[in-house]
Amino acid sequence: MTPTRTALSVNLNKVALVRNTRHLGIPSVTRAATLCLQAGAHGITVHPRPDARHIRAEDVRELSALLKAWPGAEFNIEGNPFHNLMDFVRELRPQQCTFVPDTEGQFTSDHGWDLQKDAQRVKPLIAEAKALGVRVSLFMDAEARSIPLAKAVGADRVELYTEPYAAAWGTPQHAQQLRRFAGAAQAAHAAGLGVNAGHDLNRDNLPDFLGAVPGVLEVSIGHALVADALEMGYDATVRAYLAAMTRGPRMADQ
Ligand SMILES: CC(=O)[C@@H](O)[C@H](O)COP(=O)(O)O
Ligand SMILES: NCC(=O)COP(=O)(O)O
Repeated sequence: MTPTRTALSVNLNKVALVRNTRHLGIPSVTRAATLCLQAGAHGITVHPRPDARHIRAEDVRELSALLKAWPGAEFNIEGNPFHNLMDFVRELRPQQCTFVPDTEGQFTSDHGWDLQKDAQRVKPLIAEAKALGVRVSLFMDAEARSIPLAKAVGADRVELYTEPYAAAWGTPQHAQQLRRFAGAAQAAHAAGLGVNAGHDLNRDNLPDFLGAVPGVLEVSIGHALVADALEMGYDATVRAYLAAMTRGPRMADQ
């Protein structure tokens, strides 16, 4: 298989989280986006939760304007389409939206869609987003047999929920998790779906993941990347992640 060039979309939720603890507007989410894009990031992701604990509606609008003026950059808005996501999709028409089945007030995303249950509910919303010219990705657990359902409901891509891999990285379960994610990606490709991945990815666990899981088109990374940026700055951090994404696997053969 020809190696895939994986895009890095930086999730800026945690920049907004710090900003929201004062009324001073710092750190600036749009400034962070600018610095990440200048360093070579391919896009920006946000997950505006209904409780606005971090990204607020105004952030989404400002980032949309910034990204529309940035040649080639991709804006990915994540959220639950039965809560607030579709309002942003209709108003701003980002390049991509990612449907995530979170409850309101959820601590963080921790599972993918159960399409046996939700297929009929998500189908018209996927069709609506696609009619607006917005690519639709569905946040999914890495279960190979569930993945083809994402194609059946009309999605363009799946985003594999990588926390179980991240938690297993460097443990005896590492290789088994890599096989599981590789199988899910293969099932997606066989169904005609593109593959994204995200949640708890970091500089250490990325090379093995991208070395073992075929054809990942995009990773969205926020928490660990912003934590690294507190120490190294955005420019060095984004460059380090881009380098990690092209480094060969270190543990995939174990
Ligand atoms: C879908 C996903 O994995 C991310 O959106 C993640 O949930 C980030 O959200 P928080 O930054 O609110 O944890
Ligand atoms: N879709 C995953 C994402 O945007 C970032 O997740 P995390 O790196 O903050 O865990």
